[in-house]
Amino acid sequence: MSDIMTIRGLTKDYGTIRAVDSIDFSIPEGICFGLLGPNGAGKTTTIEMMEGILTPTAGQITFRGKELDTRFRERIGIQFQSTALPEFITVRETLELFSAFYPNPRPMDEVIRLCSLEDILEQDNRKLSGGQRQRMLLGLAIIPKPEMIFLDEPTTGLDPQARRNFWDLIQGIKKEKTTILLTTHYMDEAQILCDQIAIMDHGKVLELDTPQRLLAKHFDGALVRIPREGNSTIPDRLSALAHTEILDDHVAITTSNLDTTVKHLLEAGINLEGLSIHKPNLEDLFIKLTGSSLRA
Ligand SMILES: Nc1ncnc2c1ncn2[C@@H]1O[C@H](COP(=O)(O)OP(=O)(O)OP(=O)(O)O)[C@@H](O)[C@H]1O
Repeated sequence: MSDIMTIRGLTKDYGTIRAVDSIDFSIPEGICFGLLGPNGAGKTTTIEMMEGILTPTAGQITFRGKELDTRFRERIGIQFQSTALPEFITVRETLELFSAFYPNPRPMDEVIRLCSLEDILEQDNRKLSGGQRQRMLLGLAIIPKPEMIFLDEPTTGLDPQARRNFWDLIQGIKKEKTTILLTTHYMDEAQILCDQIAIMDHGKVLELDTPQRLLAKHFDGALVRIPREGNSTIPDRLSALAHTEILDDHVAITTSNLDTTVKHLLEAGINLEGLSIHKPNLEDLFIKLTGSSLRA
């Protein structure tokens, strides 16, 4: 699989603020690549440089091995976080209007099918719900038959059902062999949709790999969490069995020997009220890497 996009030493300063701090990664063709991080991590700034909208302070971006040029914009699709839609016209009319901008647009019935727009075609843009609006914006992004699409937090603010519906659409578009760059606050979303993820915070990439490999690298076995209050001293003998970290509001114990770990906690008189045990997920990884949960 060849790389469709590569960034090297990418940096962006806004005055004295370094929003993106010399990051590097490559995106293999045909995958869904997730850029994850809390508010202010630098995701939007990164994606906007990759889209050719923002000029980097330093660094290099290549698309299929070549630096971004004016033709590059014709080969990508962008779904912006907030886009002003023309008012007083319907979804169908909006799709027709946008299709007219391109010499070789995707057939309308394909756009409607891929983005599940059948039910809202005659609806006025002003009357769309959050989920319907996102479906429509995705439709606009795929009209030019892009080789790669950029989705900047497309499900922020949607209810759980609308988010899940949107995930189905993204999976459908991925099957059409379009490369996807997705930014999101939601770790469950990334775990389901993304083949590779980069976790960003404070303008830097903290980790980059497949979700499975990142979890295997950082967690061995189950994750036991106990509230921090009254539990900051963990028995010494646990350290041989488990990896223990004291975080903001809880103590996290990763262990491949659950029975013995819980037994030792009980013997040491640790307060087990509020204890939880689960298989580690990306949310846990994020907390481990940054010391706090996503500030969504
Ligand atoms: N136009 C701007 N001028 C000055 N500072 C900016 C500008 N845009 C972003 N920043 C700052 O750069 C940093 C990164 O912001 P960015 O919007 O890229 O983060 P993000 O990860 O996309 O956050 P969010 O999830 O809230 O969209 C933040 O500290 C932000 O305040």
